[in-house]
Amino acid sequence: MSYELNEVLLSEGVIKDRVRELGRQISRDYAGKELIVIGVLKGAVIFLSDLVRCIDNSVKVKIDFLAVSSYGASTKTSGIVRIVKDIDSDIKGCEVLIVEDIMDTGLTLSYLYRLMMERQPRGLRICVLLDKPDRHQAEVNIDYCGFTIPDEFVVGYGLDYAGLWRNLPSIYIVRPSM
Ligand SMILES: O=P(O)(O)OC[C@H]1O[C@H](OP(=O)(O)OP(=O)(O)O)[C@H](O)[C@@H]1O
Ligand code: HPA
Repeated sequence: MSYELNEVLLSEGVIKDRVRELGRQISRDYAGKELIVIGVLKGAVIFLSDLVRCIDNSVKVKIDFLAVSSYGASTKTSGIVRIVKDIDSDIKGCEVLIVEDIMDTGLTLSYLYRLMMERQPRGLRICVLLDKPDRHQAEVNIDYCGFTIPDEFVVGYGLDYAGLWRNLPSIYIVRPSM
């Protein structure tokens, strides 16, 4: 089955405003502290790079990345979350913020939350750009959420279908082509 781009769900401007608000909120919450921001590759890379530039220098920010994969070239999760690359930092005793592009079934974030908690950070929070509550299969507490979205497969602003469309500055719905 092939998929095609449909309507814009979130425009570039709407995303920019919301990311700025999230950055302000995170700056207030972590003022005076050091914070390790962990981006989940590849989907979160664009969101993370905009978000960290909206966190002011009252917070001492460090950035690390891990990579997971569960969707491959499909719009359905395989249900198996695979760590492709782990973080380089030792997070024991540190304030940590996981930054993700989307919580869909929640399988990725619930797995990552448990994995990171085993490493005994001082605090662990989660920031997602998009949340699709209708699709949750696993629950995990989201501390910072950009937008709640309907049950549609979306691409753009880092999100892909089969590796494509991550570069689009807005977020679009994709559907099977007729
Ligand atoms: O809540 P879930 O159903 O687990 O889905 C969310 C995850 O799926 C996507 O990752 P993907 O495996 O496609 O890798 P990618 O980030 O490299 O696109 C997305 O970036 C999230 O990490
Ligand atoms: O809607 C989505 N778009 C892109 N990647 C995803 N991974 C989970 N859900 C999605």
